[in-house]
Amino acid sequence: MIAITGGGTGGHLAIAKAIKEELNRRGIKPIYIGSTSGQDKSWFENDDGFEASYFLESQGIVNKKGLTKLFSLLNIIRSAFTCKKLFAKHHIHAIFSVGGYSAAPASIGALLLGRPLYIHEQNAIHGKLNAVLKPFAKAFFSSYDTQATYTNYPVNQIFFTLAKEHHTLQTIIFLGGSQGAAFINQLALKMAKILHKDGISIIHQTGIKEFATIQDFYKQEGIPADVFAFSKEIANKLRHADFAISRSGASTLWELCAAKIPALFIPYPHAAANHQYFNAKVLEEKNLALLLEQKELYDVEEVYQKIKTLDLNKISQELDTMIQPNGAKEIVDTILQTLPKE
Ligand SMILES: CC(=O)N[C@H]1[C@@H](OP(=O)(O)OP(=O)(O)OC[C@H]2O[C@@H](n3ccc(=O)[nH]c3=O)[C@H](O)[C@@H]2O)O[C@H](CO)[C@@H](O)[C@@H]1O
Repeated sequence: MIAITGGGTGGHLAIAKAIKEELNRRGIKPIYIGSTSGQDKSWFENDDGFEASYFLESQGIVNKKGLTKLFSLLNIIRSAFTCKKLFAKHHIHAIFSVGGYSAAPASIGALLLGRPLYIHEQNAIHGKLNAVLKPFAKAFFSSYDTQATYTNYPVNQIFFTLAKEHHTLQTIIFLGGSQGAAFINQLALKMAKILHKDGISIIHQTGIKEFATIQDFYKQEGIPADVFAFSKEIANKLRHADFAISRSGASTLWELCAAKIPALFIPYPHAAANHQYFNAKVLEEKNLALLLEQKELYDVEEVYQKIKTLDLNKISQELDTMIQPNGAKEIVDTILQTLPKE
């Protein structure tokens, strides 16, 4: 039996979900251990694909100071002992972690019990917990790190079905990641008139916070645009796009690769260790994406000219080399092949 742990944000949880689904396809129902904080409960509280789901009161310790840090650490250790009991109850013999603070108790519990710990790192720069636990992991999966077990990023199959070559710039999609991004929203509004004048259609994911204001802007300016806060059917939005202007969260980045949609990435500058920048750098170094930091982005017309000079056809063809549609399968194969015999 396997336990999946970790979460906090959609980026981590999407991997947990992909691995759960791959295990389910093989007739295995894992258990899930997450946190009462963050989005873990809303994703997995009533998910039949898990034999059981547990939410512990784990919190991040990285940004805490003094006594609060000490209390959080003690809380994680206490929860790690709770995990030990859960592992015994469910006969767990391996733990798969997607990182984030909610992974801490079960990962430490795995080490306390001497159970193999498998880790998936989504980003080009390791998260704090993943970096600390890497030396103890049975396998550390990454799509960037050459010192790790290479795996294709586990992207939902639907994104591969969108793959086609893009020849001309007809529709741009603005993407802000799971929360939406104020900077990308502002950029979209600045570019809207120029794009509209050039006959380019706009799709714009705003995030919940700014949705109403942005929708009003397009209405008032008389610019037709497909504006939404968050779509559960994002693939159906991407289907119409020839180009994306996007944050470089790991899932979005690899989904765009799978769909062969060329992009300008504008990393979220406050992400831990600026990891979104390094995610996008991997593509930029291969001339497969534009990468601009927020601080470089003041002349909207110049940005638009840069986009127009890209060879979309060539980039979309070459994006094909970046990812194959079997990431979750590769990870589960490795786990099952390296599990100690019961
Ligand atoms: C601010 C921050 O630190 N963000 C991190 C967070 O990203 P975050 O969870 O925001 O972003 P990701 O790009 O990894 O994932 C967003 C997910 O939401 C989906 N989506 C988005 C919009 C929409 O309307 N509908 C929809 O379904 C996307 O298809 C994607 O699957 O975790 C990622 C994985 O560790 C990191 O790479 C990001 O840097």
